[in-house]
Amino acid sequence: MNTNRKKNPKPSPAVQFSDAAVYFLPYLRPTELSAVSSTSKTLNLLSKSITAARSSDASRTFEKLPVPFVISDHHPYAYFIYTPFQVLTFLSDDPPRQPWGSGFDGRPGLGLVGPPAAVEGGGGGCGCERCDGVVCSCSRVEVDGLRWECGSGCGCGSECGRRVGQRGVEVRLKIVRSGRKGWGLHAGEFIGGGEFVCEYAGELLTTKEARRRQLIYDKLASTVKRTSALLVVREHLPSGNACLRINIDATRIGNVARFINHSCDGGNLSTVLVRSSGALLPRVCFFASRDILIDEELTFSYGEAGLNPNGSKCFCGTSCCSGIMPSEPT
Ligand SMILES: C[S@@+](CC[C@H](N)C(=O)[O-])C[C@H]1O[C@@H](n2cnc3c(N)ncnc32)[C@H](O)[C@@H]1O
Repeated sequence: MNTNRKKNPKPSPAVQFSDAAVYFLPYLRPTELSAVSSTSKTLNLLSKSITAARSSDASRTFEKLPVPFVISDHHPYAYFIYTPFQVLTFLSDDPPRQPWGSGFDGRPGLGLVGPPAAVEGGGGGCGCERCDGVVCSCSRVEVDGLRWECGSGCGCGSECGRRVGQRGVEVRLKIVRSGRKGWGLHAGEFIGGGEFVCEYAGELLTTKEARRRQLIYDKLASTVKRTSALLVVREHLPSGNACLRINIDATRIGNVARFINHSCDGGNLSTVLVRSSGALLPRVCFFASRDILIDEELTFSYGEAGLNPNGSKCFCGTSCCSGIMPSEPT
């Protein structure tokens, strides 16, 4: 019997560090990742595989379908924290870290405001297959006062054909880089007119905070050409005397909608405010305003163009382009 069996040698500190790296590298920001990757061959390989994962799905698996970046020149992906829903604002200037490749497990985290909670007991007779002829506690969710969707009580479950606006992105999308507009959201497949495309998700801000950030973004745009994604939507209340201002900033924390560029002709998306009876604020949703062909860029109008003669240049390329991007007066 051989009693001289060799024990497994203890891994060297370098190997131990590389083993641990797989856990912390996915949390690093691009500049940190690139700094770490230059320290050893192993870390370089690991960083490359993380970069490849980041380029292959901007949604970090939060959406049902991956949303790839179509890589061009030196821009493999854009870094931001992904949220499929509106989030309550982070007052800190340093948003939390989020690993790439962490699928959404359905539990609201990061201060998420989930999809609209339907109010129990409302609705009835929604006409869905499994609700027909029975008392339905569907709790309708109103879409812009004209259309409506089924609520969480619908007998068909979340797959109900009348709940598309609550399920996240279900059409194939991709993010393509163009020389003058930066990244843009494109159709990865044919999208029929009227189909739900996505919600505009990001940080919900007070108007005071939105104004503070807008000043910073305007400065960054004119100095270092940094893009921002702060959307301001005004909803005229039924009284006609008041207006609700909704500020959603998707610059640091947002979803695929943060890549939708402006078009002076109104583009191919219409903005619809979806209000659920249980929610304080409506959600801003995009529907295809006409049939959209595969590869076509998805665009909408950011607002009235040309109001600010010092605004940034518009490169929408449409025949009615005013040459200047619409900008929100602060
Ligand atoms: C919501 S982001 C859209 C995504 C952005 N292109 C990016 O690379 O992240 C808005 C920014 O995109 C750029 N942009 C959008 N539409 C544009 C247009 N028609 N012409 C020029 N730049 C545009 C502007 O820098 C604007 O501040």
